[in-house]
Amino acid sequence: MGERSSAHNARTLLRAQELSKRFGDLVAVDRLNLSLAPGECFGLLGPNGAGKSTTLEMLEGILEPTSGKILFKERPLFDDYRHHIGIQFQATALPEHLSVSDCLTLFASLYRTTVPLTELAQLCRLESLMDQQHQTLSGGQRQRLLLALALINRPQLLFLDEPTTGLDPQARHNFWQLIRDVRAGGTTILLTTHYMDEAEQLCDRIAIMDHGRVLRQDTPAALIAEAFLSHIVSLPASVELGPGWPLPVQQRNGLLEFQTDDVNQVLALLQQHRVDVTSLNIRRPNLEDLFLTLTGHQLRS
Ligand SMILES: Nc1ncnc2c1ncn2[C@@H]1O[C@H](COP(=O)(O)OP(=O)(O)OP(=O)(O)O)[C@@H](O)[C@H]1O
Repeated sequence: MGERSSAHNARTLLRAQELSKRFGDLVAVDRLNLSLAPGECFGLLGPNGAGKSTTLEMLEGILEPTSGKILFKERPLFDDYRHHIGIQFQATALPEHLSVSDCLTLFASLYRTTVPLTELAQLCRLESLMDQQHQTLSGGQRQRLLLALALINRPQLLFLDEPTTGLDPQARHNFWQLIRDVRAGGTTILLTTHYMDEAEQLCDRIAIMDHGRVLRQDTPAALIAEAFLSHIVSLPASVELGPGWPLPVQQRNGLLEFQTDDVNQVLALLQQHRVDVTSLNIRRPNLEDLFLTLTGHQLRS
């Protein structure tokens, strides 16, 4: 995806300032600041309980913040806000015995501006399912229907809460393509996810949350470049480096890892020290590495 530094985001569609939410003694969201530029796809990443859904619900105007401000186009949220946004919930209770087409018609009746159903059906690949009862849809088909319902009022800003959780790999990839199509149409997207590959595939910028706080926010590439050297060379932890090994080594997941900007130097040193390189691996650091470094644990617990 295109890389846009936050410095370029002069125009802001949605802004959260020092946003907090307490439930009794628990601080679920702690002085969160973020801003969404028009047209970008922004991802909130974090482990279970990090505060992603609470943040999303406040930004959707569903949950009252304990303190802080939310501005849409630099104005506090107004009564009309729901007409400008679309929300895809993890689960939406739809009345029983409605066809896909009935569901779309029902939701369309709630808004003053709506996308023609044929356009929506085409965008969300629902054309062949319009007469099917919604209870009989597969997981992937159901997600496409929920997305279509969220898009029915042609929102400027779309909220997706863990949109691909529970989908099989093929359905996830299809859904990612759909989200790219929606974004290409100019819709700004804010999504939460547990999946690093989803964030890397879809998001222009991300915020990594833990314990209600944003630890970092920027483009995935900038965050990775800030935290790591360009490559990670790894060997099984069982390999002997011998005395006098000169480079810093990290051990995790059964591997010895060396961060380096100079892979050739590491390879030469390994040869010099007569290290067995049969199972050597060279890769670029990714969001999973970043997450582990920032939070001390892996995203999927
Ligand atoms: N209505 C509520 N009442 C009390 N505590 C709540 C409420 N909603 C959320 N919490 C707590 O706030 C914290 C943040 O929860 P939240 O659902 O926002 O996290 P999350 O990052 O979305 O997690 P997950 O990935 O599991 O959905 C958690 O400790 C949760 O138990």
